[in-house]
Amino acid sequence: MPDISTNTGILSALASRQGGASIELDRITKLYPGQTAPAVEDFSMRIEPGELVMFVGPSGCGKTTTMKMINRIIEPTSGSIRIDGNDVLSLDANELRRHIGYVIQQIGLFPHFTIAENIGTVPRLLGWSKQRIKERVEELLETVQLDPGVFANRYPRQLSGGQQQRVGVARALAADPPVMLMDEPFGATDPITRERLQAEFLRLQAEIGKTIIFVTHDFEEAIRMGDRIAVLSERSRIEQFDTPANILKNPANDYVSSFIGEGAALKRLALIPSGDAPLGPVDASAPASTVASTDSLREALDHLVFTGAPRINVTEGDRAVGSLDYAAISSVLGAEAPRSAARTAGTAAAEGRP
Ligand SMILES: Nc1ncnc2c1ncn2[C@@H]1O[C@H](COP(=O)(O)OP(=O)(O)OP(=O)(O)O)[C@@H](O)[C@H]1O
Repeated sequence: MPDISTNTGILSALASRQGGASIELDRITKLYPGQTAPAVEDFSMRIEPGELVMFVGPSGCGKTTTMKMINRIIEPTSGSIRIDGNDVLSLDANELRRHIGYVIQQIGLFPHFTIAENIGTVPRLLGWSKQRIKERVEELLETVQLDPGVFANRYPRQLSGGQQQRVGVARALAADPPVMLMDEPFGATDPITRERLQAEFLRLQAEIGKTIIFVTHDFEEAIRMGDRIAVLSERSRIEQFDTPANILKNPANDYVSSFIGEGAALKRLALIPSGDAPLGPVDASAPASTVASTDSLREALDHLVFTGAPRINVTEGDRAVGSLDYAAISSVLGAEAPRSAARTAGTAAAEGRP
């Protein structure tokens, strides 16, 4: 029988936690009843406070099962899970879930609740006053860029898919949980809405610094969003757990390479700001179009290919601070891709383009 007074202490400590909490999964295994092989086997991982970790892997490899064991929607068969060092398996499961944000693809908004009531669900369960809930709902709607005056009293069916997804995120953040679990949260939206939601969420995460596990099928999404990516195979076996840049640069094995697919070098360029490359002097004859030092080298390369020019100037604010050519981009990557980029430049020159 769990000790309720201890639980309350741990949970209120979690509730008052600013930013994120550490998560430690230690040799967790899940064998579903009636199955001969476990869905997740001997899974161990430590996630630092404020990290956004992506789980990527094929359908059925155990991503969702692994994640749902953290908020105990699924109980592990063996192993231990600690949040900020506290063993979650000793806590009351319902209480625990109120302190872990959860966003899923099919959103799960309550259709007969208004948007405000949906977002206020957990604060109500936690016994917050009406006024505090109202203020929090308005703050969160603004955070996810929905005007409270327009949306608070609408019902879910009166919102677009992307707007509903934003409400899903707002609802998960309502009680300011230190940990968020996100299961393909943007999976059901069209590519443009999805990119917008990803960018908005990254901006938000830069402010709130939650510890997040984010499940996706989409390696591109994993690269764009993750501080670290866990590439998983059958039974949630960790094939590689590292930063996007390191995985792209040094895939651990063929399995990981197959996930990366074609164009690893281009994907790496998308992660590196132009200002990180060795800049040459500002070039007065370069095309008028420029890249900001915070724009990625992928964007700089696109400019070079598009304009056919050998160099592009890099700006900080209104001021040009240097220039980039193919060789500078190559030097950041190492040998392989830049040669083909240089070939593209050579082809452009041979065709008489500027
Ligand atoms: N309740 C259950 N009972 C028995 N087996 C289950 C149950 N839930 C999931 N499984 C099995 O466990 C394995 C892992 O499933 P899980 O949903 O964790 O995978 P996933 O990687 O999240 O897949 P997807 O990307 O398709 O959602 C699968 O083989 C699945 O069929």
